[in-house]
Amino acid sequence: MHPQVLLLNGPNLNRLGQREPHIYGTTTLSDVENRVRAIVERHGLHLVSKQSNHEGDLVDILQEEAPDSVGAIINPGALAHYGYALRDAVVDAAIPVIEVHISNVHKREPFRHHLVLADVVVGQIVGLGIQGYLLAAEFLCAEWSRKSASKSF
Ligand SMILES: O=C1C[C@@](O)(C(=O)O)C[C@@H](O)[C@@H]1O
Repeated sequence: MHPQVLLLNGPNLNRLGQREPHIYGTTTLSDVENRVRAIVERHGLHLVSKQSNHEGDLVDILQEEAPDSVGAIINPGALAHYGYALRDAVVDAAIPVIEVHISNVHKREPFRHHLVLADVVVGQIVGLGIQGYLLAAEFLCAEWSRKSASKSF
């Protein structure tokens, strides 16, 4: 089995494409998954993609999948603003995590400005629409190639 990248989407992201399209666009979650999969497979990696509306499920998935993952792309949905159990799971996972938000949360309601994963992720991509997921995938794959090349010397 090829090494894997984990794509994790939190509450309400199963509704992408239908949900508030003026904010989140019309691309569905399965389109996003297919586009991210194409990127990671081009780099010889495998994609595991999961979505849940429940914080505990996201914690379970991280605990289960992190040991086999070279990195994770996480859009925590609203859990980004208060999900401390998810934050603890990200720390415990000890893999590079990129946090993605489709919308620019800093231009929206004040409760969206606070991001509890901010200091435990490698970086965040906000406000670039679904391209954020693709850029995060490119970054994780490039880092993985760089690290594997330096290990083979
Ligand atoms: O569910 C979401 C989606 C979101 O994470 C985004 O991708 O822009 C931003 C969150 O504030 C919101 O609760």
